[in-house]
Amino acid sequence: MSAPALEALGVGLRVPGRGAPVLDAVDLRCRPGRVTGLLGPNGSGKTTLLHLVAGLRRPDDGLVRLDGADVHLMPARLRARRIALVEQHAETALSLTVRQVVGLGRTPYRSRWGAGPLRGADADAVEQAMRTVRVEHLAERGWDRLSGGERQRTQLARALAQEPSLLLLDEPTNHLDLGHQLDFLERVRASGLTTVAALHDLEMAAAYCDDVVVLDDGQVRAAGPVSEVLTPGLVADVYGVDVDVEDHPRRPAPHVRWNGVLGAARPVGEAR
Ligand SMILES: Nc1ncnc2c1ncn2[C@@H]1O[C@H](COP(=O)(O)OP(=O)(O)OP(=O)(O)O)[C@@H](O)[C@H]1O
Repeated sequence: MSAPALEALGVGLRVPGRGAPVLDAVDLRCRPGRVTGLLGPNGSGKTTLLHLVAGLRRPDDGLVRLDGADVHLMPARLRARRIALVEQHAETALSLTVRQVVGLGRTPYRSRWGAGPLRGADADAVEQAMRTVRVEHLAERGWDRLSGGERQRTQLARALAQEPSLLLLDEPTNHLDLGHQLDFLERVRASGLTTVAALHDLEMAAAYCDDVVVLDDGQVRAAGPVSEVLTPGLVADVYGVDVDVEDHPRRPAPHVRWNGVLGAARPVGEAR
């Protein structure tokens, strides 16, 4: 296996008043240019791990390396160029237009005194990112007049305009309709960036991720290629859901078909 672009080694985080650690000896290895899905039930630690990897929080134990460099020792400006994070509930100043929001991705490249319109390579990167995510028709639209899905795509454009080497996505498709979910994840794959995406939809993860890491109660329960990790036994243990995992008839990916919650009084869909 090629050297990982991103690795977290033995990462732990505790918060006051919470008995168990939020993250406990978590290891993460992400191959360059590949999409790694971060899976796990609500509260399992996905967002916290993304924040640690992004350098927003420091772990109590362990370290995070991007291309061999400790993320928490990098100068903030360099880290801001190299790592883009699209948050679950991304917000920004309501008065900004889509073009201005996408332009925020260029902030780490501008001089400290560089206010005013973007020019040259900065402006080109913004226009390119808007085209890639297909929000260029919204360029002059105010952020406060966007739908949830348009906001999510605008935030992806901001992240791409940043020209990062690592893309971190926290439940990136939760506001998107099915067509835009598929389109969004296709574009992420096409970007060729090393990506870590926290996802809830196992079918989407099976279709678009090369590898997955499954968190449960702050610990890694399984990690590796999708076809090896996403088994009925693992899904039953971690999510308490009965699933069948089969070869997809038309796509080169596993197909995850859920049957119901384990131990439920009656199978989903059965007559009352
Ligand atoms: N600052 C904090 N203080 C107390 N508890 C915290 C803090 N930050 C995170 N937690 C707890 O840590 C756990 C992991 O939270 P996190 O948001 O990382 O989970 P998640 O897997 O992203 O969840 P979800 O799928 O619901 O978004 C939760 O139980 C959360 O309440």
